[in-house]
Amino acid sequence: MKTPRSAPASSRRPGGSPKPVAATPGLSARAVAVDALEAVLRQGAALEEALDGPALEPRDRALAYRIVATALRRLGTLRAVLGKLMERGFPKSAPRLESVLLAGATQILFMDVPSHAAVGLSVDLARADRSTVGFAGLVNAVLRRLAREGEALMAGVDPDFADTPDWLRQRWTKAYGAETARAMAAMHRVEPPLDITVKADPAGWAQKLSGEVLPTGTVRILQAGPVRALPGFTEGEWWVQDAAAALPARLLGKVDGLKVADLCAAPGGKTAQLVAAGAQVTAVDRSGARLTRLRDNLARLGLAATVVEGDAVTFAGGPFDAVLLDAPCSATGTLRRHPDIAVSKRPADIPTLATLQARLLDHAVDLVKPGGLVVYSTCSLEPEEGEAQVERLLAARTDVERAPLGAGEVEGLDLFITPQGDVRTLPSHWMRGEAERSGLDGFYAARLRRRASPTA
Ligand SMILES: C[S@@+](CC[C@H](N)C(=O)[O-])C[C@H]1O[C@@H](n2cnc3c(N)ncnc32)[C@H](O)[C@@H]1O
Repeated sequence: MKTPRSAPASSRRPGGSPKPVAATPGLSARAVAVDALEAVLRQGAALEEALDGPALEPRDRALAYRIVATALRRLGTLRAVLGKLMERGFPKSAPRLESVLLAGATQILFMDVPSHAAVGLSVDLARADRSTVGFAGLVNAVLRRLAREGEALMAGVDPDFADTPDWLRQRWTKAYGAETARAMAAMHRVEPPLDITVKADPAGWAQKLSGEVLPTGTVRILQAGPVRALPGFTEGEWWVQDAAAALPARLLGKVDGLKVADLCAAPGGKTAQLVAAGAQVTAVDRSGARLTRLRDNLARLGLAATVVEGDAVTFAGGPFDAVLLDAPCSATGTLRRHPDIAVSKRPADIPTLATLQARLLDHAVDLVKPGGLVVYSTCSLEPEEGEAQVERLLAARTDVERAPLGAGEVEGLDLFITPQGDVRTLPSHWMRGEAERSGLDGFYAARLRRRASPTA
């Protein structure tokens, strides 16, 4: 991923008339939000990366995050509505102007920010940058009109279509049907709850954190605020992990005392689950930076694993009692939490990733003992990265078979078991009243067994 090239507006020295943005309360958060939007939309930066750099108070950081995440979730709708107000389109000489307007329109249409404040701060932001200072009047006019006519302008836009890139909507309609594709689009518009995996006592932690225990044991918390400030974080009692991401490791069943390879392990959510369940884990990942996060996470949790930096396609350890391969993928199942993925991913990414996944899966089977289990998972909604990988493997090799999941085998999982005995979750699954407390990431997981003796 590229990192943002532009310095935050708050630190730019455009010279002359632009005024420093930190002078007005609330402006720094908006400036950082606009910079981050620019980085995501024009430089391919990941959202979290884009918000990583600038120093901000936690409250301002949270506000900047909400502006950018909401703008990305509603990007198609926002562009459609702004397009109606900008008959001549966005001036090519000021690409940043679009981000100023997107951030302003997001606050007016989708956030609890008084319109006059959103308009005023957006105009100040336009004035603070050399490339947009000449468009401050336009920003004022467009956003004021939006504040008056926003509802009517949005009425003609179907968000299920507008906010999902065409290529993804078409794929999901083909794979899951039009109705489900619409239901998934609706979930992608909503800020998801915080899901955590606890070492022990989910009910106790749910009570302490004002959350609820989901049927699979994940604790779900609404309106959590900064994660690090929550009870139990510093003490290493739990880690952040979407409810769906917590499922693959559980397909291995009892792992106490087993030697388990966790391939593509960083930042370590599944490694932590396996270690906490008593396995001797070898965690392999090729990214040194992500392994640093894995080591930090394990240290905070007081858990230990053997960590190997290297390519899992050629990793020469083993044999292992069991292998978990949580393969790199398009991550289209995580759009609720990472709305930047709708911007950064391209159709051509799917076959490239599928080729890598096939090589990783073949090698994962080679690393397990005869009779041992392999779990293959991806956080993708694309069948080429899930179901099709397993079908290909089973067609190509006689030394591996599916070990289908049975009903009632893993608590809370029955809803997601496919006719083949795999697991498929969708963002629109698990509707539990309001959308804000519903859903889970889109995941695929299959359990396979290396045969004790290959059959012809
Ligand atoms: C989906 S993430 C893994 C998430 C992790 N299993 C967890 O639960 O926290 C995929 C990981 O695969 C790693 N990766 C990609 N290609 C790899 C390869 N050829 N060998 C090893 N790791 C690889 C990436 O660095 C990334 O950390």
